[in-house]
Amino acid sequence: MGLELYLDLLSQPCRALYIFARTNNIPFEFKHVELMKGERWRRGKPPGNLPGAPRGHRTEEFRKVNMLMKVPALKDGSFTLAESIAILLYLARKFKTPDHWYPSDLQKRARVDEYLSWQHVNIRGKGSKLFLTKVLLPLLTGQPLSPEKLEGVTEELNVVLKQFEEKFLQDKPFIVGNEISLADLVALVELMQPVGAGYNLFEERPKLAAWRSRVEEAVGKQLCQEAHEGILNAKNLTADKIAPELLEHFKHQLLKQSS
Ligand SMILES: N[C@@H](CCC(=O)N[C@@H](CS)C(=O)NCC(=O)O)C(=O)O
Repeated sequence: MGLELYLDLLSQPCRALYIFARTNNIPFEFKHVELMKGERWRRGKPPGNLPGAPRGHRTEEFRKVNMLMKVPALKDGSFTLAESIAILLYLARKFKTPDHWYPSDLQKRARVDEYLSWQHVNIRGKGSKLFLTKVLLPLLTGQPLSPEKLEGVTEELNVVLKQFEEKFLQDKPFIVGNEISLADLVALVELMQPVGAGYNLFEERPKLAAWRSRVEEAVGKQLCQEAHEGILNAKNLTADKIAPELLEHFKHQLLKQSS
């Protein structure tokens, strides 16, 4: 059995893996796990029970691949792996991808590690919060989002964007220097999440916009577009597209975040 990647491209870490595998010609089977389907399958009522139709992430079947029931996940023969960063590194090592992705140079590699360690609760945390608040909160409450709430989450994101520019990007073409690394790819997919919610953070940030173009060029603009098509349509999401128990899950998450 070949390499399988369990993905939903609405998810930022899944897009990082997808782009990384495709741009490096890593052969894999795309196993579509549909986040918005939630637990419907576990209750035995999949909408349109077609063979090969994508399944939700809370099924017993997916639990066998990742007991945390989160995407992305990898299966390579009988070996399974969760966590996008671990999976990216596994693929980089197994397929010996070009050195610039995860440089063998001690200090360059440390720069990649530094960004990957920082980004999780900062760029990812604040970008996801804006996305969930702007796209999902109005669906959960049936009320338009209050300008104060939106301003609050946008401000939190703006703080980390400034840190990203000043500490990590500085005046370099890429985070590590002249070549793209895993850090840039992970950063790009996360920054596209707020864009999918309608906050085009690149508009007033020329340095970030130029960096985005370089990253897209390095991996292929068309591939980037394809990977981001779903999230760039997320603004049009309606409550009936999301499993009720997932809406409930998100509600708790959002309430926790704002407390
Ligand atoms: N730290 C994990 C995060 C994985 C994660 O949170 N995945 C989200 C999608 S972006 C998910 O599967 N959420 C489903 C859930 O929490 O029920 C990684 O980097 O892979």
